Amino acid sequence: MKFSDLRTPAEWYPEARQLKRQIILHVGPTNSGKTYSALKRLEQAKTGVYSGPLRLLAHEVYERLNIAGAACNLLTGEERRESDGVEKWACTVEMTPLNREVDVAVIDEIQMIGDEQRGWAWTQAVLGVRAREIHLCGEATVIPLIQRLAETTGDTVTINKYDRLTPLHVEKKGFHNSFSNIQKGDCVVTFSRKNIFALRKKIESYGNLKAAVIYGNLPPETRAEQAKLFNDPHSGYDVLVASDAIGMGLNLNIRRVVFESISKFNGKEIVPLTMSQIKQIGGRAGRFKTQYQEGYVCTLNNGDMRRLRDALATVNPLPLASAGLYPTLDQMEKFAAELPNETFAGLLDRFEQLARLDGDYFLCNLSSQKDVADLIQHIDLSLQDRYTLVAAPSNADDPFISKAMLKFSKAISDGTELALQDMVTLPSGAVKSPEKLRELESWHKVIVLYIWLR
Ligand SMILES: Nc1ncnc2c1ncn2[C@@H]1O[C@H](COP(=O)(O)OP(=O)(O)OP(=O)(O)O)[C@@H](O)[C@H]1O
Ligand SMILES: [Mg+2]
Repeated sequence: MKFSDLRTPAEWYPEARQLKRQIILHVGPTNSGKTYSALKRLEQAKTGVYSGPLRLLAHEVYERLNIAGAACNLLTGEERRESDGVEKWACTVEMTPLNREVDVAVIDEIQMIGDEQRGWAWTQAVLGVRAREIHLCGEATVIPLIQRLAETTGDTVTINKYDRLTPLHVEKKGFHNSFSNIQKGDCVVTFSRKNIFALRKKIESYGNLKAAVIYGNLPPETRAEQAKLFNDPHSGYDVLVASDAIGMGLNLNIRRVVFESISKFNGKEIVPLTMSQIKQIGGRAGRFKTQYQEGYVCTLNNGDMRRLRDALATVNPLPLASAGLYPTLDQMEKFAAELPNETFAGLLDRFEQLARLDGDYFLCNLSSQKDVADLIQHIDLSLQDRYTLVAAPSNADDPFISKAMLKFSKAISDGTELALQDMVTLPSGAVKSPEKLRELESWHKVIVLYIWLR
């Protein structure tokens, strides 16, 4: 089946291939000025795009450019703030505009191009953005891969290497399994969401330190609020309890990162953190130009200190081998024409079996898309609508979200209005139990899904 031949993704973006593009790689450890340097170019350019991994980062750049007088729009799956005549965009990577030519593009956290779930969005942005000058910021592990991709696109590659702007020290010993010597400026990192609130309670029981919390399921606005509280030296929130959601580019005034554990549940089993994850997260301590000009890292359990030391001492983790891919709508339509009786999930399955890739690419994990495809298979929808719904930010395992997804899909099938009010019943009064909090987080995701689909 020729359609699953994914060996030439560079050719999927013919307009970008018309341009002579220059790729500038800004690589180095966390907190080394990579994004800062790339943004300087974006500020000076007349037109441009910043693509980041998190809505929060897109927001941060949107605000930063507007404050610096470089008017900028905001484009995320959930939010569009565009003004006439403004030709700069801060967006989440999935939303990178490929339909317009710009002078400068900045694609941040480029090492995410190898992410099992989302890598395809970075690949799409790198291959498809129509900019003559493209700044990629992230880990040095991407250099060989980007050089190989540039050979297929005909682009030139320049490499700028950066060093950490502030020293990062590994403490002599761990916390001996207790929070008695927790201090102002500490960030305790845990990988189990239910631990977050238990840890906060434990830390606050040691006296007068109050803790802010940041984790992935928290709405970005609440995350930004908690980050502001923690960063404000006069707020009384002296400690932060966070998940690995802090591992990417956020500017937090952390003096010391304390790893509650250095392994995490990957959806199937408990696995040790990779060297790169430990460096990304540990590297959040001691931010240039904040009140902590030196960063410290340690672990709650002394037994983990050895692995922490080894990780931070690793100079060159393994180079990234390949970039993630996801079939385009056009490819799915050709596939469907060849297999008219196949379900959408079945098409994705066949795609995975038949996809022929060369060594520089891999097919991203399509399981969550397949779950949503199965959930809505019985609803009469066009392939294009199915493709959009399956790509929407949702997760079929959450009962609130799957109920909403079915309702929204039915409305799209009937051509009626997407209605939200009769679906979301927000819990009244203070949220006291973890179940109620989870319910509130799910309703937030239903609202995000509604905004994304509108
Ligand atoms: N030359 C500079 N002048 C002033 N501030 C700077 C400079 N370089 C970096 N900074 C500031 O230092 C902090 C870290 O810089 P930046 O965010 O660019 O690092 P990074 O390498 O992208 O880090 P990360 O890997 O965490 O994303 C930021 O607050 C940034 O504004
Ligand atoms: Mg950065």
